Amino acid sequence: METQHNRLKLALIQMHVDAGHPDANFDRLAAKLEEAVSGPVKPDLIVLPEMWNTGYALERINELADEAGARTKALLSAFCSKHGVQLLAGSIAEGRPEGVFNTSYAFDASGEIIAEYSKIHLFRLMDEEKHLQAGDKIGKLRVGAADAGMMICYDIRFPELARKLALDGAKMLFVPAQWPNPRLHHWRTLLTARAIENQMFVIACNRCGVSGSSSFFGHSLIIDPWGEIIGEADEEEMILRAEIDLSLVDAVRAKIPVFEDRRPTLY
Ligand SMILES: O=C(O)CCC(=O)C(=O)O
Repeated sequence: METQHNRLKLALIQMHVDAGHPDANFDRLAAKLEEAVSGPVKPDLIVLPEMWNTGYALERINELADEAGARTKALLSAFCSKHGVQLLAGSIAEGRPEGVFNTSYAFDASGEIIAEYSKIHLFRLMDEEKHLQAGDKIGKLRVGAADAGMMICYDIRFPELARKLALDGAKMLFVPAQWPNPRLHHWRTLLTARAIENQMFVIACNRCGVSGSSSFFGHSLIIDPWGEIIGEADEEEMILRAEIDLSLVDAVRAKIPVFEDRRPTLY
């Protein structure tokens, strides 16, 4: 992925997801993607929410999942190369011979897939572990000259994972989510903590709307390495835009040298 001069213009697509209706979700996403690139400021990188193709229709996930991500890859690769835009494609229910995974892809501006990550912590409160397979690798990518990490939703409750990505060099953390009510306080607090403790940008795209008995509050967030919220969506469908300056990561790490002060031999 490419950026200029450490600056990156982001567009997060916070959208409703129709659980169990991939056709409707593909149509909705295609329209939102066009909207994201049609404004006065073209984004460098677009971010999508978690499981945007199927939602949490887990009882039927085997039949609904996108086999090998083929439909997703065709749509998003063509979109990225047509518009010269990078994409952190949220996540989808991805069918593989060994089962269905909750998988994120990153595309560069020519439409090539440059990274993949399948959610490693399955969320038992929503029965994910009964229907999905857990990934077994952490998610890393390059955005221009910077390293970045990928997480998905529940993963943010595991600070060890964010710390590992930061120690491996990540300056940004992408977090697609379907984080429901009533845990807005957890969402905002955990994301802010991951940003402050790791002195990195946290870019978190949640869905909104209602599916069955679950409602989703949106509140997609872009948080800087000092923990300041530089962009926050409301509860409705919207495209959250912000420009970030990655040199802030080095400035914050120099000001409070947490990584140099760690005592890993003691803990
Ligand atoms: O951890 C939470 O409270 C929400 C997690 C979640 O909804 C998910 O991982 O899909």
